Parts: sequence; structure tokens; C-alpha cells
Amino acid sequence: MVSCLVELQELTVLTKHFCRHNKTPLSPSCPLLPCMHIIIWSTDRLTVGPPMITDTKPKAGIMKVNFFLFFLALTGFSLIGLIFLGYSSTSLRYKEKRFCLNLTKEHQENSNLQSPQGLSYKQPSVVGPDGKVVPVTPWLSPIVWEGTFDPLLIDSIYRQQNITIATTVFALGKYTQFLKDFLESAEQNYFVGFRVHYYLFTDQPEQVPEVKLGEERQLTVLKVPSSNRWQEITLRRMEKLEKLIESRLVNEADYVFSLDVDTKFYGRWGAESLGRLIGVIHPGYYQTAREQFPYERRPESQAFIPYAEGDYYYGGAVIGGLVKDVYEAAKTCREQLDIDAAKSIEAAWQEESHLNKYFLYNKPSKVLSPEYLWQDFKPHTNEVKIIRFSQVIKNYAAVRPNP
Ligand SMILES: CC(=O)N[C@H]1[C@@H](OP(=O)(O)OP(=O)(O)OC[C@H]2O[C@@H](n3ccc(=O)[nH]c3=O)[C@H](O)[C@@H]2O)O[C@H](CO)[C@H](O)[C@@H]1O
Ligand SMILES: [Mn+2]
Repeated sequence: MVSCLVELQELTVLTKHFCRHNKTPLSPSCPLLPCMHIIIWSTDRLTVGPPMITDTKPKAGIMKVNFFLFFLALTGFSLIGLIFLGYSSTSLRYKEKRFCLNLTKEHQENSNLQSPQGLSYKQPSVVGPDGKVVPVTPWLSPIVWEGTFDPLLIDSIYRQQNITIATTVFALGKYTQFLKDFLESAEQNYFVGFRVHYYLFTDQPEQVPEVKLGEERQLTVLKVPSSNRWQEITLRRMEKLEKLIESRLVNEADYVFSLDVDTKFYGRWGAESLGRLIGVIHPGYYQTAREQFPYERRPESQAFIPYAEGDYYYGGAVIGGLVKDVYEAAKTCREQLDIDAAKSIEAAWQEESHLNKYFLYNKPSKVLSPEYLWQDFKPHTNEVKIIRFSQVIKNYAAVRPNP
């Protein structure tokens, strides 16, 4: 009761202050009085001149109110602070999330489909038990067969991207004789309507035939030293490809394919073959059990693959994809070839063995069916409806520098 009285007295005094300033009479019974505390406090501060009431009791009252208001202000500031912190941490979280998303996106775009070594799973089939071709790998990369794509549509999509497809080809020693057919048939079938830049490695630039190239297509001849071992010529392609990408292709191309020269194009080869990392199923082994694949089987070699592992047997005659991804593949194969060479080991099928090891643990994002690598001597089969690119028949003894 006493405290109530004190309160009331304070209020009355304060109300007087308020009323003096605003020239409005206010009764202590006014229902607005409790709200007036704040207004009064500020009004009191605004008051000019000596205070009307000099009594000590009301002063103590004002101090009490001031303390209350100070406490209120402190709470207010704390609340604002908390809201601000809450906001900024939310925005930080948001930024962090966005950053992570960006990283994830970038990571996904750049990711190679790595799979662990020693994993036990069924060998994928290329042709199903019903004789139908399988259009997808068990890691969900397309296997490109006739009928799985619309040539007009897929070329139109990629043509809009204004891409350049670098194509490396090696013709050393007597292999220059394959150049004419290779280039002429490529001009008829290979990425027709696209910007194609051939990079031709040879030890005899004077043997390079004159072939009329289509619009936006060019050929650069690069001289390399001769070799008296065919194995050395084929495996060194990885190093040459790696160095060419480093020195030129990073700036000059979007995609790159490295192709055997002892070949001919018989059918369309277009944008359906484009992707991050491309391998081709070797025509000789697409119905073979993986333990019979001619992988390198000596554990001492970096190309070693155990009998219980393997997806497909990939041909060394075709490797392709985005410049960056082909670079990784070529560089890794070159490094593994160098390690083997230092131990005087040459894998069963040179760089093809190392490429098979690479593709087993770094899955291609698209796999080309044997339509994209056939052999002229092989009879046609039901599942391969169209032959696009094929190894010509050659007399090994006559064209290779060594047996
Ligand atoms: C169809 C297929 O997948 N073929 C692969 C297979 O045998 P191939 O019998 O197809 O190998 P190959 O004799 O065609 O040699 C591969 C390539 O090396 C170049 N070359 C070779 C010898 C020579 O004297 N001059 C010359 O320029 C030429 O570009 C040739 O196309 O195994 C080789 C590795 O051993 C390569 O991986 C080949 O790509
Ligand atoms: Mn060949």
C-alpha cells in the first residue's frame, strides 16, 4: 500500500512535469498514465529551466524510473543485437550454403566417375541375352549405338555451342600411307559442319598428302623424331597428347579425340560422341568374359588389372572428351608408362593397357559402341548396324618398323 502510494505520488509529480510541458491537464486517474512513464521521462529531459518540484522524494522516484527505462533500453538494445546476430548468422549460413552449392556444382561438373579398386560386381554386358544391344553402362553412362540418338538434333545442339574439336593423329614411318584415306573419309563423315582442327604428328612432313578440307577445318603438321619400335610410337602418343594439350589445346579446343591413323570412316561420327571422357569398346572383345580380356596381368606393371575386375575392353585407337579430362587421362597413363619403363616393364598392349586401367577406375562419361571402332577383316554382326570407323587391313610386317 505504501509503495503504491509512492508510485502514485511519483506519477503525479511526473504527470505534472508532462502537463507543464504540454500545457494539458492530466489526472492521476487517467488510464494512459502508466504509458506516460516513458513520455514523461523524455519530456522531463526536454524541460528547460529549474525543476518545478525540489522535493527529494520525487527525485528518487525519477531515478527509479530512469533505472527502469535504462533497463528497458538495455533490453531493447540486446534484442536488436540478438536480431542482428540472428540475421547475420542466417545470412552467413545462407552464404555458406550458397558457397557449398557452388562448390558442389563445380565439383560435380569436374568430377570424374572414380570407382574403388578391388570392388566386386558383375561384368556388364554389351549385348543382352535377347541379342539386343545395351544402351547404358552400370554407372549410367550412355553406350552410343545407332538408334539411341537423333543425329540432326544432337548436332544442332552442339553446333550452337560454337565448339572446336581437336583431333590428334600420328603417322610415323610407313603409317603415312594411311593418311590420305583417313583424312578424306574424315572430311566426309567426321563432325561434318563442325570446326575440326587436326594435329598431325609425323616424322616425315613431306609425306603428308594434300587433302581438301571443308570450311572451318584445318590441319597442323607437327614434326616428331622417328622411332624404330612401333611399341614406342604407340605408347608415346600419351606423352605427345599431354604436351599438346598443355601447350596449345587448352586455348585452341573444347574437345579432343586421339585416333589411330590406320583407319577409315565409313559412316557418320558426330556430336553424339561428345562428352566429358570418352572410351570405345574394342570390337574384338565385346562378348568376351573379362577374365579373358587382354589386360595386363602382371602385378609389377602399373597397368595390372586382376582377373575378377573389368567392365569392357577399351580400344586404344580412340580416346576423347573435354580437353581437361583427356589431359588427366593422358597424363596419368604417361606417368604410369614411365614408372613401368623405369622398371623395364612394357604392358601387354602398351598404352592401351594403361588406358584400360585408367577407364576401369575413372569411368568414361560416355562409351562408344564398336560401331565407332571396327576392324575391316571382321565379318558384320547383327548387333552392329552401322560401321562408322574401322581399322583397315594392314600387313603388319610391311608397315611396322619392327616385328
Ligand atoms: C584398334 C586398336 O585399338 N588398336 C590399338 C592396338 O593395335 P594396332 O594394331 O591398331 O596398333 P597400330 O599399329 O595401329 O599402332 C597404333 C597407332 O600408332 C601409330 N603408329 C604405329 C606404328 C608406326 O610404325 N607408326 C605409327 O604412326 C599410328 O597412328 C597407329 O594408328 O594396340 C596399340 C597398342 O599397342 C594401340 O593401342 C592401338 O590403338
Ligand atoms: Mn591401329
